[in-house]
Amino acid sequence: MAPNFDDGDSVYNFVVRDGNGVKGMVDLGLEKVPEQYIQPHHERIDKLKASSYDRPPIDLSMLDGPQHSQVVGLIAEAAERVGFFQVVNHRVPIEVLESVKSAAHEFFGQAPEKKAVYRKGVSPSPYVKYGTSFVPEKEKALEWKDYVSMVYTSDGEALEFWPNECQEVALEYLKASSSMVRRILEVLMEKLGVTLEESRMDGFIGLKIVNMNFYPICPNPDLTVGVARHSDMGMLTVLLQDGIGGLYVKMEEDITDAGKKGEWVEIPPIPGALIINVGDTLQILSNGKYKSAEHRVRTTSTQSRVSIPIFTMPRPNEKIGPLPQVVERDGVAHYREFVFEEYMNNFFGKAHEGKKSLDFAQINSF
Ligand SMILES: O=C(O)CCC(=O)C(=O)O
Ligand SMILES: [Fe+2]
Repeated sequence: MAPNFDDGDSVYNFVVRDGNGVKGMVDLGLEKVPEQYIQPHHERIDKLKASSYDRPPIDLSMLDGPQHSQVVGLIAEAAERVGFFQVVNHRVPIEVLESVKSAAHEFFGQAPEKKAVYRKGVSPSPYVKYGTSFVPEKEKALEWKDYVSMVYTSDGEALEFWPNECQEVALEYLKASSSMVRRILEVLMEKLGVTLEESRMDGFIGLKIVNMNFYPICPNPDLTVGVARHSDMGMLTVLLQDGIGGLYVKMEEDITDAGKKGEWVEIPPIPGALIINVGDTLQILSNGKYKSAEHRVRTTSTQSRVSIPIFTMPRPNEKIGPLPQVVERDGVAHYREFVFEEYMNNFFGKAHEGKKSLDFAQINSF
């Protein structure tokens, strides 16, 4: 029996509590979005107003050739000024990218009860969580998104605990992407004038999480968001999006060939490319030189969209703060020291609100 969505509690209970997700609700044949999903005017995304980020993707194979230093320059400049860039020739096989998108469709295409077993608090697996929106219990307006989150500890545990529909390919995607993340971080550290011991680098990206995001068709894309404004909390995020589009990044400053400060610019889907974005932790370690990017996702009324981010971040017990060499050079630390777990708790304790997550660590305003 289709529930009656006339009162707020029934939407929440059906979608969030019982694990039917936004997809379960859409599959009932909605003509308009329930009230809980309607964003205040200033958070809505006007598709017609946004321009597209038209910088070509960075060719990572050129890091090994005579143009090494130009490519290093492009990566560092993008990390400093936008916090987002796309890469090609990243050594993650294109077949893996295609398979991981299909696996996401397969996972979310299952009956609600198959997915709902992985709900928070009931999941049989300590490393898998299925849910909807970001922190529904804290949000004024819910996000039009379902997700499954898989924490990587080891290959063995991934194969034991991750959902069968996607474990193998998600693991392959994670492993191939991890080498790329390390390479890009080495480049960014080099540009920062910092040499990190291998074990330190391991600590900074010791926690890896693969998410599969599913954005069902939405009857009112102008009133909703797929993901509200936020920055990611970790070091670097690798993001695979499909061909639908709808990912927007906010310009931190005026950039002639990209957009003006404060403008929302769409990151266009490029077949075979991966998106890299800077997270709060890298902004903090670099004492503000590299910028975590504020981004958000629009919904669409034509086709459901999937995206598959890999979040790389420090292990929870890792001590984080601006790197000493950088502070010495800058003469001042813009962020305080903390244990990463505290940052995570703060991040997941509030609804998305742009780059407010960084307030937790900030000591001086620029
Ligand atoms: O779906 C996307 O393109 C982005 C998703 C995202 O920002 C996130 O999961 O943190
Ligand atoms: Fe994100």
